[in-house]
This record gives sequence, C-alpha cells and structure tokens, in this order.
Amino acid sequence: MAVAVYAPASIGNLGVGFDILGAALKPIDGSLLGDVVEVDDSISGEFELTASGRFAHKLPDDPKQNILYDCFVGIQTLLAEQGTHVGAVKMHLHKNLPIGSGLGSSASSIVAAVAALNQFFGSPLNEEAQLRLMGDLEGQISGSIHYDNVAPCFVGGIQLMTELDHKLCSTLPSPKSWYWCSAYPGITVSTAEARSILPAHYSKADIIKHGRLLANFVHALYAGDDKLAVTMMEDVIAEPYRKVLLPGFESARQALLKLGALAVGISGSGPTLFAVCDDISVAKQCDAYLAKHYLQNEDGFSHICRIDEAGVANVEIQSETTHS
Ligand SMILES: Nc1ncnc2c1ncn2[C@@H]1O[C@H](COP(=O)(O)OP(=O)(O)OP(=O)(O)O)[C@@H](O)[C@H]1O
Ligand SMILES: N[C@@H](CCO)C(=O)O
Repeated sequence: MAVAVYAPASIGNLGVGFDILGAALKPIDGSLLGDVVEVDDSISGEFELTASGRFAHKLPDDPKQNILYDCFVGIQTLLAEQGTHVGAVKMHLHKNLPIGSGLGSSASSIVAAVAALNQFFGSPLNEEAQLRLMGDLEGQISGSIHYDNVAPCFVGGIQLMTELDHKLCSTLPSPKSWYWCSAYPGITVSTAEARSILPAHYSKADIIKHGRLLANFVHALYAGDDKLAVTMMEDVIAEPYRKVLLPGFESARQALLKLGALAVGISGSGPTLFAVCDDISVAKQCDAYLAKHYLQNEDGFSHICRIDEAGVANVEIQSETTHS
C-alpha cells in the first residue's frame, strides 16, 4: 500500500551545542515546512524517482544522485542482512525545502524517505536502527556523521545527541513561550564547505566556555528557567568562522536584538538565521524585518515557528503531494 511521510525542517546547533543540539520547526501559520516522500509501488524494473515542489528544480537530474536512492539502497542492504530481499520501488519526492539552506533539507528528505520505505516494507527497522541509517546517510552528504538535523526531524522536539549504541538522542524540555523566527535568504551554503572552514582545534578557553554554555543551557531547560537558557545560546564554535558566509547576518542580528529578540544565531550551517522571541508581537516585527532586509531573492522566505514536537508524520496523498 502507498505511503506518504512528511519530515519537518530543523535547526542544527541552537547557537550552543554544535553537532549535538537540534530542534524541529513548525510554522505557526500551519504551512508544511518540510519534504514529503511517497513510496508508491513495488516495481519489477529499476528504482524510479520523480520529484515536484518549489525546490525540485535544484535537485540532481540523475535520480541515482538523489539521496533518496541511497536511502532505498541502505534499507535494501539492511533487510538483506536480515534475510529479507526486497525489489525496486517507485518513489516521489515533494521537495519543499531549499538545498544548502541550513534548514536540514537533506535531513528532511532522508528522514521522510527512510521512514516511508520502512513503513512500506512492513516496519522491519526499529526507531534506533532507522535513526542510525539516517545519520549515516546524512554523513555521506556532509562529510561526517552528525545527528542534529535528522534526530529532531525524525523524533521531533529539541534533541540532545547521546550517540550511544542503544540510544542516539534524548528529548529536552522545550520552552513553551518561545517563537523561533526563521529566515532563509535564498542563497546556498554547502554544509560540507561550511564544515571545512572550521578550525581543526580550539583553544582551552573556547572549550571551557562551550562546556559552560551547554551545561547551563540543558540545566536551564530542565529548571524551566527560560531566561537563563536563552542567555546561554551563544556560538563559540562555528559562528565566528561562518558568519562571513552570510551577507547581512551581523547587521540583522543587531536590528533583531533591538526589536526585542532574545537570541539570534545561524541555523545549521546557514545561511538561514534564527531569532528566539517570547512575545508574538516582537516575533512579528522580527519576521517583517527579516522579510524586508535579510531575504536576497525570490527563493527566500521567512516564518514564525514553534518547536514541532511530533517530528515525522504520515500525511494523506493529496493534491499538494501528488504529481503528474
Ligand atoms: N533529496 C535531496 N535533498 C537535498 N539535497 C540532496 C538531495 N539529494 C541529493 N542532494 C545533494 O546533497 C547535497 C546537499 O548539500 P548540503 O548538505 O549542503 O545541503 P542540505 O542538507 O540541504 O543543507 P542544510 O542542512 O544546510 O539544509 C547537494 O549536493 C544536493 O544536490
Ligand atoms: N551541525 C551541523 C548542522 C548542519 O546543518 C553543522 O553546523 O555543520
């Protein structure tokens, strides 16, 4: 039976917590900010993939260069190791997230595809096995395995990576009052390149500071001290080196803080910027500022979001996700 799965956009690194903290996003206007993958049918020939959606034209032309093909091969291989042999399938990707955006675009495709394929084949893989495969596939793209997009995208909420064999991540409490303004300017930053510009080593002072920020952030979330939590959202690992890749980031940050945003950071490897606000009128002003000043072309967009606590979700195959 055909399956259709939605996987939300996500922020990797919440200012603090490079590669080990991530959050799933849900626009408050109810729009779907994430990819949808359909597995239509078992077929006798070769793997088939079609794509539609706002950013489908940016995908590789060759279906076998699409990460969905690797998702299929990954599941096929795991199942073969368990003695189950599955044939080719027909898939469709509704590509709603821009590639190289900092919104976890490849993670969204991977999570939706692995979850959809797993369901299509009768759910042979448990959550942990699916998530491990998702991390491996994300690592193929970015050059090293990191779960901070795939984990929140799959499980929902704010996730802290544990990376233990039996438990890859833990859900942290999400401050209920926070709005996350998220603005994609319309240009592309490659995650692999944004990782390669980071230093190979950090100073003792930076390591101590990052440890202090991360520990206090997690403590504050559990203590329900949102003010302390937001004060800890400072990036000493990536932002100082990456902000040169984001035109207008520094001036936007200053303007957003003046408007009343509590924290501003780079979403994943950028160029999407996020701003945390605890007041809807401030969030609306920040959103309007970002739409006017941070977007660079017609591909850009800005949303006011909450944390998506659900993560991956089955959706109806309907006109929005169907294809010709
Ligand atoms: N379904 C897919 N979705 C996104 N990227 C894909 C997909 N299939 C193949 N790719 C390729 O994977 C690479 C993704 O690059 P990159 O990791 O920089 O982007 P991303 O995952 O979209 O980034 P971000 O997490 O910042 O949104 C691109 O070269 C793109 O062509
Ligand atoms: N933690 C990753 C997220 C990439 O989206 C990075 O910042 O490189």
